[in-house]
Parts: sequence; C-alpha cells; structure tokens
Amino acid sequence: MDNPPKVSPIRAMQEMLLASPVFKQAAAQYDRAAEFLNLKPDTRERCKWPKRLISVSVPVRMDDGSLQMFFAHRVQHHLSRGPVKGGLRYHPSVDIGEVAALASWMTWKCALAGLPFGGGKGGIACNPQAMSPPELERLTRRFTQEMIPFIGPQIDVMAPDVGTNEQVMAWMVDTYSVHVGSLEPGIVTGKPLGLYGSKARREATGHGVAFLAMLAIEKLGMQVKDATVVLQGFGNVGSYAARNLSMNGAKIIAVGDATGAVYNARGLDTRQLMPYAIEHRGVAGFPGGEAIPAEELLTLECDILIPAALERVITEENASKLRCKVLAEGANGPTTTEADAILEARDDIFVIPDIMCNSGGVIVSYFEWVQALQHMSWTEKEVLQKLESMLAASFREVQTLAKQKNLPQRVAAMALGVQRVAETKELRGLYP
Ligand SMILES: NC(=O)C1=CN([C@@H]2O[C@H](COP(=O)(O)OP(=O)(O)OC[C@H]3O[C@@H](n4cnc5c(N)ncnc54)[C@H](OP(=O)(O)O)[C@@H]3O)[C@@H](O)[C@H]2O)C=CC1
Ligand SMILES: O=C(O)CCC(=O)C(=O)O
Repeated sequence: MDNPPKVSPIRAMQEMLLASPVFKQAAAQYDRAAEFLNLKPDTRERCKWPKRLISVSVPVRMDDGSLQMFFAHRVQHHLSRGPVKGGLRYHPSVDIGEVAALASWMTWKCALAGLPFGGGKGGIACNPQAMSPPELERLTRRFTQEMIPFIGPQIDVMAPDVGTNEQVMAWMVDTYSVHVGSLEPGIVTGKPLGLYGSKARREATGHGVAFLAMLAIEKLGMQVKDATVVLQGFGNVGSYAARNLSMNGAKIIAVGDATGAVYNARGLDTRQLMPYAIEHRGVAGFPGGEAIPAEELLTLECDILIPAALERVITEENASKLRCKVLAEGANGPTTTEADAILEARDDIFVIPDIMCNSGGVIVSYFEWVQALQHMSWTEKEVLQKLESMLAASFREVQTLAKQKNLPQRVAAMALGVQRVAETKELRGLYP
C-alpha cells in the first residue's frame, strides 16, 4: 500500500466522537467514575467506547413529490447486560457524537437502576415540527426498515425521546411486525395503550423527576407545598414533572420552551398550560403568566430548577448565577463539565444527576417490555408503586456512596452504574 493510514480506524472513530462536545462531556464523567473505581485498564477501555455505531441514510418522499435524504444514527453502547435500551430522537441538531453520548448515559442509567439492559440511543437529523404526519410516518417506517438487521425485542428496543412520541412508536411496531409476520409489541416501548403500551409510561419520566425532587426537598428540611419550581422544556418530561409537583402543592413559577418563557409569581396553572402548549405548539403567549426573556429562566430564584429540554444548558457562564436549591436534571446531559466544577465548588445546590433523575422513563419502559413479553397488563397503581420503590432505592444508594466517599452525587451515581457494567464484562470474560 502506498500510503498506509497513520491512524487506526478505531482511533479515528474515537477521535471523531471526542470532537463532539457532548460526547467529550459524557466521556469526562465516565473517566471520573472509572478513576474513582480504579478500574483495570482493559475493563476501563472496554466499557468506555460504544460497541456498535450504525448510520444510515433514509430516503423519504415528501408531500410535494420531492425526495429528501435524512441521516439517522443508532449507537448501541453495550449489550453485555441485556438488550440495548434507549430512545429515538428527531431533532435538527442530531449528530453521531450526541447520539453516542446519549447512548453511554443510557448504559449507566440502566445499570444504576438495576435493569437487565444495555444502553443505546438513536437520532434522525430532521425538524419534526416542519414535517406533515404522513412525512413523519414515511420517515419512521423507512428508518425502521433500515434498522431491521440491528433490532429485536432481545437485541435493541427503542422508545420515545425529544421529537418522537407514542404515534412514532406505533408506526415502528407496525413496520417491524409486518416484517416478522406477527404482532411484536416488545420491539419498542412508549407505545400507545391501545397497542399494548404500559399504564403510566407517558408520565413516567416526569413523575420520577418530581418524585426525586420531592425526596431532595424533604432531605433539605423543606416542604414541597412551600417549594417554587422553574422548568426549561415543557414536552413529555417537563409537563408531567410540572403537573406532578403542582398536584403535590409546589408552585410552578416559570416555564420555558423553544417558543419562549412565561412567569407567574403566584404560580402557573399546569392544568391550563398543558393543553395550551399542545394547541399552540409551545408555551409562548400563555395568558396565565407574563412573558420573560428565555435566557433569564435558568437563573431565576426558585427551590427546584428542572432543565427538561436539551444538553449543555447549564454552563460555565451561568452555573455561578443559579439561584435554586435543588437541580433536578430531567434532561440528559444538561450540565457541562465546566459547570459541574463550579457547582461542586459552590456546594449549595443539591444536584440530582440525570442518569438517576430521569430514569423513571426507562424503568417503566422495562415494565412495559416485561408486560409485552408476558402478555400481561399491570394496573397504574402497580406500575407507580414499583417505579417509586426503585427510584427511592437508587436515591438511597447514591446518597450513601456520596456520603461515605465524599463524592458529588453525579460521580456516585456514575460509579454505581459503571461498576455494574464493569463487573458484568469481567464476569463474562474476554473471548480468547
Ligand atoms: N421522553 C422520555 O421518556 C425521556 C426523556 N429524557 C430527556 O428529557 C429531555 C426532554 O425530552 P422530552 O420531554 O421527551 O422531549 P419533548 O420533545 O417532548 O420536549 C422537549 C422540550 O424541550 C423544548 N426545547 C427544545 N429546544 C429548546 C431550546 N432551545 N430551549 C428551550 N426549550 C427547548 C421543547 O420546546 P418546543 O416544544 O417549543 O420545541 C419541548 O418543550 C431530553 O433531554 C430527553 O433526552 C430523559 C429520559 C426519558
Ligand atoms: O424508555 C426508554 O427506553 C429510554 C428513555 C430514554 O431515552 C432516556 O432515558 O433517555
């Protein structure tokens, strides 16, 4: 060969991922946990990098007759502890580095919760709000077809994330079931109830965020009924977290999304805001509050701050200006590495790290998967009781380790998740 490559393909893949700020952030969190655990170098390397990166181009016939190509990724971070589990995102900013970061967080999240799953994430770079329902259906069905060699109820089970919903999951069930020749509801979770979804999956992530935020408030010696709450993001996670906290007596003083932000010192009425945001495709213009600049949202004085939109919104610039007592990370990866260092030094904010805070979604997805495989249906009460007891157990475990070893909560949560994956890999051994 005249010009042999200077960089091995694996190294090139690692460098490509590390060029993504969000992957770099996820990798820094992993490295810190691995350092604390003093993992063997081989184990450390094996756990860090994704097992499979799958990228496909997806051709879609648009309503005007033109053909548009979309780029989609599914990253299967690891499969050692069971089928890959994690959501599918439709958003213009999706890229392989972001998807790989989100996939690795799924790995630690599932292991922290004790679920028999590996971790993965998928994403399609598209703007779902600018697409018609038939265009979204064609995109989803073609993507599912492209994924058929890589998915299955025992291989990789997707779920909703930003920009996707129960309808998208229903199209995936249908496309996969037509391919295998029989109905296969275990292929995804987050399905509609009428297609063997689970009771309480829709509200599960927000319910879990609210439940853990309330545990944190009580731990700080405060009462939920006196607490004020600010949320960024009012989609699936944000809206149900707000509804739950509000039902428990907390006051939702401000909410923002991509359309703007609204504020009401006396409390926003979530029963009115939820249908308003669906009808108007956002919270902007809600008559029950006054408009405020979206950039003021995260630094408003409040007891509970819930980022529930995208990654990297708590940054070096605003971390020192936060005025909350509890930071409940509904979103994945909302806090940059630099912001984490500032929050650690401040030591006056109780951080509920993302891999624990938003794990209610994947926990109920696990219940949904189990119900589908067993052709069983649990009541809402059963689902919520099991969910809350698993979240409370994670909360206790993370608190205990953080206290014993004087660790920030994120490092403690990551260490618990990473340790379980490392142990599984070591038990299974290296194929000679
Ligand atoms: N759905 C789930 O079960 C789980 C989700 N998560 C995480 O929670 C977060 C939210 O997911 P989910 O609620 O499902 O997604 P949705 O698509 O339902 O909602 C996303 C929300 O974020 C808002 N948003 C988007 N961009 C911005 C921006 N630039 N500034 C402010 N707000 C913005 C959207 O506003 P608009 O509607 O105006 O675009 C919308 O309110 C993500 O990080 C996701 O990975 C974590 C665990 C499970
Ligand atoms: O419910 C699931 O399987 C995954 C949810 C998800 O994508 C997440 O927790 O980030």
